[in-house]
Amino acid sequence: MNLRLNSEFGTLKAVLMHRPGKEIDRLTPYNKEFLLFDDVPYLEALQKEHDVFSNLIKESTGAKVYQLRELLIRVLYDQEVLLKLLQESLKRSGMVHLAEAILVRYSTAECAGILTAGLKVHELRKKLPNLNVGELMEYAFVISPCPNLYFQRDPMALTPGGIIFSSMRMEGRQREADLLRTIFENHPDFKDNINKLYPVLGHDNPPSIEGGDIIVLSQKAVAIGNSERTDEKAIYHAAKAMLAEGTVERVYEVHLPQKRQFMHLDTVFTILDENLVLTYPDAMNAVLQTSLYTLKEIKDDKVHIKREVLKESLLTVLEREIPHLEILHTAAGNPDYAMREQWFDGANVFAIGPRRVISYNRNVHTNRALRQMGVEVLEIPSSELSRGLGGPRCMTMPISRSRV
Ligand SMILES: NC(=O)NCCC[C@H](N)C(=O)O
Repeated sequence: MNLRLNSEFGTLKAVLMHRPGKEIDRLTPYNKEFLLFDDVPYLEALQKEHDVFSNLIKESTGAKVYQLRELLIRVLYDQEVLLKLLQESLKRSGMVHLAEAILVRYSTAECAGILTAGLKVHELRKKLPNLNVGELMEYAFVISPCPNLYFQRDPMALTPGGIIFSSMRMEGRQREADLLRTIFENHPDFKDNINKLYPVLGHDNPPSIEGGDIIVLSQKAVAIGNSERTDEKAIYHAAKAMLAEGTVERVYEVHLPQKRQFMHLDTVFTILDENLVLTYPDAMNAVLQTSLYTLKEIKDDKVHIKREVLKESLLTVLEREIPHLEILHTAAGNPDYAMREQWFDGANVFAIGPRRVISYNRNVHTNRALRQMGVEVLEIPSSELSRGLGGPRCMTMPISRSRV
């Protein structure tokens, strides 16, 4: 499998998803903000909605839907891999020394559960009665949970030149990137097909970048949001790696307002066909600063890139990159409905093929506008899924699409 993508809309052939599990039940009214949720979802209902979503993808495209849990268990059979991941996961609580004791007392599948749903002191005590955790309270996490794991878009990204493994900004999500990197670097379906672009070798604590900020405009151009989650330095290094690789020739840095509803570039726009973009009204003009990275030269193995600040809107950039561009506004541009539907990721539909999208059923005005434009819209229930503030694109990590 060639782990590169040259479009956002080529017919889907394989996608990675995560069926939400016990990690969701770790959310409480007191930790939900830290864990980046706007509410406390009802797990069973959330799972049902997610199952509708993954089944719809299978039925409508025939694509292979990989489940993160299965991939994780497969790579954790390697005890060295498991030990390393447990050690990394225990760092935040200062309990790295417990890694081996956990490894020998829990099965591989249980370890996969712990690594996604977290582990509390009192739970571990059942297996280790003499556990000494110093100052940690009984209900504290020894390993923190990953309730945002069903937003598979963010811990990595595939580009025309290779893979970017995220370095996630918010503490509540940082472990997710370790899980994904471990899977892709060790699973037999993927490990020999990786061209890793980021993090750059030698970065211990890489600047933050998240998959939701990375949008493939074409085989030769990629846009990256400079946002609440992705910073300038990370964009510079990712752009340098992509330009050095040679497939991508232009990387655009797009400045976003630092607001929760615009947390990633894919909350602002998505690409549905070679000439059709869905966007929140005005976002295209409101983006005041865009920079363009291009390759200057490669001399004596050193890569030199150029950054130009463009005094143009995102719209102008897209018009240059996408010939005969048509723009469709969420809720057909009605400001009241667009605002409401933006909160529930109206622009964040998942393209499963050219002009074929999966969208939340609650975004009725946007779905109507899409249909009027000739787009096939498949709807999924969204009462619980939307409580984490991410849409269908956010919940999917396409790993193979037909080339366009
Ligand atoms: N690409 C996206 O916009 N992902 C949505 C992530 C939602 C998650 N609760 C977060 O705040 O990170």
